[in-house]
Amino acid sequence: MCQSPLHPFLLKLPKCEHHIHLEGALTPQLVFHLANKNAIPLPNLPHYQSPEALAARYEAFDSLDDFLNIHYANMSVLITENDFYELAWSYFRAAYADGVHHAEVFFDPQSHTSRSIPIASVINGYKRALDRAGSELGVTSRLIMCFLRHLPVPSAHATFDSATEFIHDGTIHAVGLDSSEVGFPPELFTDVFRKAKDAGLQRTAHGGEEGDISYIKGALDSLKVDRIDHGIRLIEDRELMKAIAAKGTLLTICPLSNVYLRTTKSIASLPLREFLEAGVQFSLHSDDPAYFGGGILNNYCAVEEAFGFNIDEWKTIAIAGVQGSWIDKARKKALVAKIEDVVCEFISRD
Ligand SMILES: Nc1ncnc2[nH]cnc12
Ligand SMILES: [Zn+2]
Repeated sequence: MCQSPLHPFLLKLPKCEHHIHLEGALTPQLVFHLANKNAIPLPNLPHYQSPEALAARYEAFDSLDDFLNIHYANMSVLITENDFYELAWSYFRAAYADGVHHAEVFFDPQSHTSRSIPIASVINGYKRALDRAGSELGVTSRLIMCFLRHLPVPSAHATFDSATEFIHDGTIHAVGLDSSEVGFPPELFTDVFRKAKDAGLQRTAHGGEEGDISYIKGALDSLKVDRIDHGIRLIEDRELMKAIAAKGTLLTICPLSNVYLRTTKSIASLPLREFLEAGVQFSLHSDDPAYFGGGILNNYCAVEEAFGFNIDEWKTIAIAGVQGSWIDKARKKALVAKIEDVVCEFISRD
């Protein structure tokens, strides 16, 4: 729990999650449990001697790729449909406890199909958890299928084609683009994103995390994305910042992830005040909660401790998250009303 007097408010504030990789919710404990259950040997390295040693290794990430190497190695323990279900359900329970009302969650099919896991096992397992989150917790959700940018482009096309059934029945709502950024420009994926647009899917892409401003521009111009995941390097181009503010494109920022992966020196160095003042819409997220110091609430608290935002500023951030969500007008209206209720309740206490 953070020390801020706003902690109870931040906990209650209704949140929309837009940037969480379900595979990034795989905790060290679950890695060891599933490795044991599925008889998967873990790498013979010092940090795989225990869950505690693995967690300690996460404190020493020095780049996005350093993290991704371990992230992909850990995923090798996910085998059955039920493994994917358990993983996603554990995320939804934690998100609900953090005050999440709506979650748009990423998954990386290629990390599994490349190990001969059928895509249907992955998607059906995740879908069961999404359905349960809706019926038991009242948390609405969307599933976003990401392409791994470090793999050859034809693999992205094959993945898209293999998911046709789940695109047509509405299980997959959107596509995204993740993994190593620098050296894998968004323009490579123009055709597969065009196919996604033609199939009626929403689009987002990681950009401006480690990569420079060209990765944000390319995602907007070539991939026709509605959102940018991370986008913190937008601060380097004031003209583009103005254009993005005018268009209302949402940045899904992950403060603790940026510190863990050394894409920022500290939370206080993130350009959040500049974005707020320029009218750039952004929301705050966990990225990979099992790796980067916890879930969405920890990110809200870390930002509050660094910036001391007031209640009005938090209301602006929470409402930006609702407006940038891929939900209908009625759901948006209901979520904004919930935010206003919590704000009123907290203000009238003083
Ligand atoms: N922060 C991140 N950037 C790119 N790809 C990712 N996959 C999981 N986390 C990621
Ligand atoms: Zn991410």
